[in-house]
Amino acid sequence: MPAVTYEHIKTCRQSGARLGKVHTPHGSFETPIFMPVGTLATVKTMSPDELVEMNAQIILSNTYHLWLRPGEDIIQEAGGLHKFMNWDRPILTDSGGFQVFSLSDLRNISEEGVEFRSHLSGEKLFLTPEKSMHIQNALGPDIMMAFDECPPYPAEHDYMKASVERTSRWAERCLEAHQRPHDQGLFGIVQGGEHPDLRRQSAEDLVSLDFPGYAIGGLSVGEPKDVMNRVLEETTPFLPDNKPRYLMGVGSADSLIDGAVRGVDMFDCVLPTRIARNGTLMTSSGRLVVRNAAYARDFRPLDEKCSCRVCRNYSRAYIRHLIKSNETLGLRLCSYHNLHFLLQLMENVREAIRNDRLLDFREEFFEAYGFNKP
Ligand SMILES: Nc1nc2c(CCc3ccccc3)c3nc[nH]c3cc2c(=O)[nH]1
Ligand SMILES: [Zn+2]
Repeated sequence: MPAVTYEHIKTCRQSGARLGKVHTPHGSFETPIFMPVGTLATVKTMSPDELVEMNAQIILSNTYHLWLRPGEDIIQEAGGLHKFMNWDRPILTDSGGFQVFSLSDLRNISEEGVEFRSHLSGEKLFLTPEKSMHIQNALGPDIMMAFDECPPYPAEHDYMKASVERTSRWAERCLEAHQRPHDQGLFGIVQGGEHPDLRRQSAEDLVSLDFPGYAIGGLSVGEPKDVMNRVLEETTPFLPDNKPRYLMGVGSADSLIDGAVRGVDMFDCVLPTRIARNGTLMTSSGRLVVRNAAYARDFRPLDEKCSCRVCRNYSRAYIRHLIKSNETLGLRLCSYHNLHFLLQLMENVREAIRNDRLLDFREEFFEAYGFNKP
């Protein structure tokens, strides 16, 4: 029995969206789903109890960061990431390649792997497909990602073709080096930038290796939203219907809906906790910057349509005061609400798929939130 399996429940008659379930050793989660990011083995300012309370069903963490600090050996001695951070639901970890490119300077990429300087100590390090697998096997997440190169956007066709072919060879090396296939599902990551022929080649290479799930990488790296949507339309047809599809690093509310419409099942992004840190909130009528003076005497909840614990108990005026005073509770309340907002959005997306009306829901949500329609 593979460690990770996908159960397709239905496809929305109004769009290409799928309703499904992913089964893992630490439990199942419904799809389409938003996965909170916990880079350093914590979803910033949230406790596991609060994540359970808002119905977070799976969280993400980062191989690159945990390798550098505290080190995968310490986490392995703790009994793995679940025990270390007291989270007993599914965990997914990224493979580290992307973080090397986004966090450290001095990096040399070769067939063997990537040489770079630690963004913490400055020491020279070397990350390879085998090393990434070793670290992820030690951390023990339910879903691991293959070691890939996410080229900068935009990238010339020639560079991208060579990069895709290397990423496919790295994916094969990851499968070879994977020590725990019975309890950790390894996902391949499709690359290819905005070149349809390369997206198809990357997808076909990876599908021939028969991974339990596939991520669509190389997006949410600065490309316009219409480019992302076109790349999704040019990639998903080459992925199997009976495996989960994970769009990495996405995203904002409109991108989550547009990704689901195009058959994506799993999403992640750091946005909810990142913008919460400066008091920016996602609400059903658009973004709200609670530190604005306009809210000094506004005793309404952040979002009158939100059922979360923060909106049921605190006012804009109070949260503005906390943020202005740099009080930690301010960060916590804003993070809680933003995470709940995206988790609730995906519950509403799943409900719309159940009722075959995701495009209607998209229309209503975009109208209320103030997104442009096309
Ligand atoms: N391995 C990989 N990761 C990506 C991430 C990080 C997602 C992530 C996973 C787990 C924890 C944190 C972040 C991207 N974020 C935005 N765009 C992204 C593209 C890629 C990509 O092409 N490959
Ligand atoms: Zn709320």
